[in-house]
Amino acid sequence: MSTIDFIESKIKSYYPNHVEAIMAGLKAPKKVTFRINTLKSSIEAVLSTLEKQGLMVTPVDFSEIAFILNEGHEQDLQSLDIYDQGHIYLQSLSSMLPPIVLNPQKGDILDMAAAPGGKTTQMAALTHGLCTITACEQNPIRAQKLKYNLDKQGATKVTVITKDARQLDDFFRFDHILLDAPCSGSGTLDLNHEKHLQNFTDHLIQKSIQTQKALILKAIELLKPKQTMVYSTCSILKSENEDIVKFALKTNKVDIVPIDLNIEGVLPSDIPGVITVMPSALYEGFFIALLRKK
Ligand SMILES: C[S@@+](CC[C@H](N)C(=O)[O-])C[C@H]1O[C@@H](n2cnc3c(N)ncnc32)[C@H](O)[C@@H]1O
Repeated sequence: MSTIDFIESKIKSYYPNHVEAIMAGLKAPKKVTFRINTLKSSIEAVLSTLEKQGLMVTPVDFSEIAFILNEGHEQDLQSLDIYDQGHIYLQSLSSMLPPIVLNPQKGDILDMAAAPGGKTTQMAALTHGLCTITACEQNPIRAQKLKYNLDKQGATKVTVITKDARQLDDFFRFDHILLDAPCSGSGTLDLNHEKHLQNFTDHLIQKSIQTQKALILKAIELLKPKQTMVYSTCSILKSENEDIVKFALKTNKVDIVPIDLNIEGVLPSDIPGVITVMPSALYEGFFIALLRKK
């Protein structure tokens, strides 16, 4: 079976009525999207710079700092001084959703699987430095990239821990936890480049599931009672999404909090209140669940 056939069979098993739409979404060339970093600049200043460069953008409903580049490529933004200075951060729209759903206001945040730091820096900007953030990353090379991005984006109140989050000390307690879990990446596959798909195997999916289960149990332990955590993946496979949330609910230590966010193009779910974003030209396939500890 070719990798594309394997992907299609997986999608068919979970979304028999959406196979064509999902496959088309995974093939669609992605729009360039970015976030304005309010730790370093302002919306007005960045929009004015872009306009002077002839780069037209469209705002996004769910966040005033998120924009779509109307025409052009990532390099058009990467070649600008405001990119080098960390005033903008290239980020997929789907990837901006978990911090928005978590909506931390004050206290201590744990970002359990943090590199390269798109969501860590977003949370630093969203909280205007009012929260302390602990960013954990297992892979030392990716942890370096995380530190580089934190520095570039001016996210100063972040402590990086280079460690397997499963080994975090149970003594810690956090007010907000983001578990943006390692996953198969099934929502971000580019079906136009078959040779880049070779890593997408059943072995990867099974390995991801084992890690996701261990990480979500750890997150539940580290979360303070009555506080919330987000579980997210860039996968659209229910075995890495709903099944992991059901596994967490079975501990009887957390409840689902329905997500109040209007996103066009979502896939049906058997858990009310979670969101599975359908892959498209604008969005990567993504899963988000909000949980509250009892
Ligand atoms: C989906 S990526 C995170 C993306 C990141 N949240 C962002 O927005 O930029 C998952 C990350 O988890 C890391 N990871 C995998 N297993 C881990 C573990 N057991 N503990 C901590 N980090 C882990 C991977 O190296 C990878 O960098």
